[in-house]
Amino acid sequence: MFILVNLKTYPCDPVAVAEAVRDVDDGSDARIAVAPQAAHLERVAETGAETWAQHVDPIDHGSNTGHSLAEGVVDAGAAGTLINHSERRLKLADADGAVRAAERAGLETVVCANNPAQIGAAAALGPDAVAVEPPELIGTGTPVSQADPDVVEDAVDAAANVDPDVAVLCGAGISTGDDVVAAADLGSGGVLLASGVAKADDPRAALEELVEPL
Ligand SMILES: O=C(CO)COP(=O)(O)O
Repeated sequence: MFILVNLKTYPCDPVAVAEAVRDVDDGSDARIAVAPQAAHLERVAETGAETWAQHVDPIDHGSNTGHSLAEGVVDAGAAGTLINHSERRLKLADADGAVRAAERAGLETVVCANNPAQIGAAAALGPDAVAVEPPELIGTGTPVSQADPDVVEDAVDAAANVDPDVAVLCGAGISTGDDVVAAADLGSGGVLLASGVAKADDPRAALEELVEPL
């Protein structure tokens, strides 16, 4: 299972979380990566943890003030990027452009979608993976795998209908090892989560608990 920990803009210590991600990844069969704020990418990548950007823009080198260039996040140490997170939504054409920019720079891509209907469109952009995250469950602590298992199964089917090689992650409310196992049982190849680790009193313990049943 791929566990991608999105730190959003939570006021956690990104380096401490990244060191925990690195160590727990080393000691488990799961693949764990961390997506800090853009300003923290370099310090996080220096820990040796697999580091992802939260977003890249559909741009190339040039006159693009305030944008995030795919090559720039690679220079900072990122190996992959989220695209079209529910908190950083893009028009379809811009999501497409962001996937192309990420590919150009050699970044792995996860395109996010709110529901299974959007997953088909996300998969059609040709990313490495898609992630279904119902916005109403994000940050609630109620796991999508429990609250709405059909969302995960339908997303897996929708992606497979477009491209069986596109992996499907799920997210929203995931915080325990049981949630990760439930996601896997529904056909998900990984989970995307944030508050369960970033807001935990002890992020390292939260990560250890997540991978414990795997
Ligand atoms: O948006 C998410 C991950 O990108 C999910 O957030 P929570 O894990 O806090 O529900």
